[in-house]
Amino acid sequence: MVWLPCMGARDEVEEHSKQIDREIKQWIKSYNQAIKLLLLGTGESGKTTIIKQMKILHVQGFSVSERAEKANLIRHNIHESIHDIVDNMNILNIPLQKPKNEYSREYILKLGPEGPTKYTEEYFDHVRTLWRDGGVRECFRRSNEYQLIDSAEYFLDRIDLIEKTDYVPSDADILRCRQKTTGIQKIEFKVKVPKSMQGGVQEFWMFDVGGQRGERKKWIQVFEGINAIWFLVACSDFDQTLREDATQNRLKEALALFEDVWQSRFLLEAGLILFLNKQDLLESKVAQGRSIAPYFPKYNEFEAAGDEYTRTKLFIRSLFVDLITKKRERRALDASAERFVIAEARRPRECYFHFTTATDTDNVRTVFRDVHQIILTHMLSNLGVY
Ligand SMILES: Nc1nc2c(ncn2[C@@H]2O[C@H](COP(=O)(O)OP(=O)(O)OP(=O)(O)O)[C@@H](O)[C@H]2O)c(=O)[nH]1
Ligand SMILES: [Mg+2]
Repeated sequence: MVWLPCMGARDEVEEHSKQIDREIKQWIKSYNQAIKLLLLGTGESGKTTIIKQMKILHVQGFSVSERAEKANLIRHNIHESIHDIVDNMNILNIPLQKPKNEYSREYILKLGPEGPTKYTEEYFDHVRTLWRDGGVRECFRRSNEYQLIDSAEYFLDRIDLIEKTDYVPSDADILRCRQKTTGIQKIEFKVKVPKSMQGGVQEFWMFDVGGQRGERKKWIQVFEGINAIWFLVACSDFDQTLREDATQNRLKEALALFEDVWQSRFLLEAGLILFLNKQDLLESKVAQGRSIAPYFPKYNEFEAAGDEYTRTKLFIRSLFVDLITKKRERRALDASAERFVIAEARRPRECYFHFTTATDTDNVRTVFRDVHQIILTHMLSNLGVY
């Protein structure tokens, strides 16, 4: 409150009300000015990982209590990983390399998917024994045939560190930690605008939603006023099926969902940026000799220069390009498949593509800079995103 000398009570009231008016105007201005971004994509495509990167890059990172909370989650990720691997050995008919490790396998399976209430030294000894077993590794190599979190190997390779009672997760560990999103979350942050683009500070609101089928009906709640959508695709998923439906290929689900978003009448005004994510995992999968061709036979006719990984990533991009260049079709609302109502676009739209690794902070920093530039250009030239 500003102190004003020689003022009567009435003047003071008037000045106070003007002050409130000014504050409201300022608030409305900043409300309107915030760029609203919405992260979309199927389950495990990397949306929450992008939110974590924004926290690292543009907010103050993770507090001591947040890190302690993540340490528990990471221990649970270790349990989920080893439990799901050894549980699937029977189904895939893979024996343990050392029969004496059966005791450890039973110890883990008895704990169920939830895991122990307390993570003891004895618990970690059993996990370590199993992770060294050749049969367990063989079952891990075939993890595209069942459901296993992407960070299983990363955490199981770090048991010695994670089992310590004073373990504090690093940013890299937190980025790898997996927790399914339910509901809608929002992060607010400010970013400096380059002098060449007006200068000053730009406020962002970024919304994160759950990507599994059951979560998608909630998405519509946040469609209003969105300036740009970041649609994430886990490219390494080409040989995996959905956690919520083992009959559906994950990449095919991502393509169908992208098409729905691209054609949604609620999102016609929003800019669309496609993040072809998990490039690190795609590269290592292809290097292990795994090909996309059995799942997408069109790959055999795809012509592009470069090594197998480059050709695979360009092929995946071409699948999405085909969807946006294909003629718009009017389709009926199919409630069971959680599809959106389709409508004609009022004007030509553009879609930008980026190859990303969401767990790599340097990569996300660069991509964010490019994307910010695109959004600002759109705002300045009034071409739609804003
Ligand atoms: N190696 C690697 N792992 C990634 C990448 N992006 C995400 N992950 C991991 O994949 C897992 C799933 O990522 P999330 O960010 O939780 O996925 P999401 O899209 O939020 O999933 P839902 O909340 O179920 O919709 C996490 O363990 C991440 O660490 C990537 O580019 N490379
Ligand atoms: Mg999430």
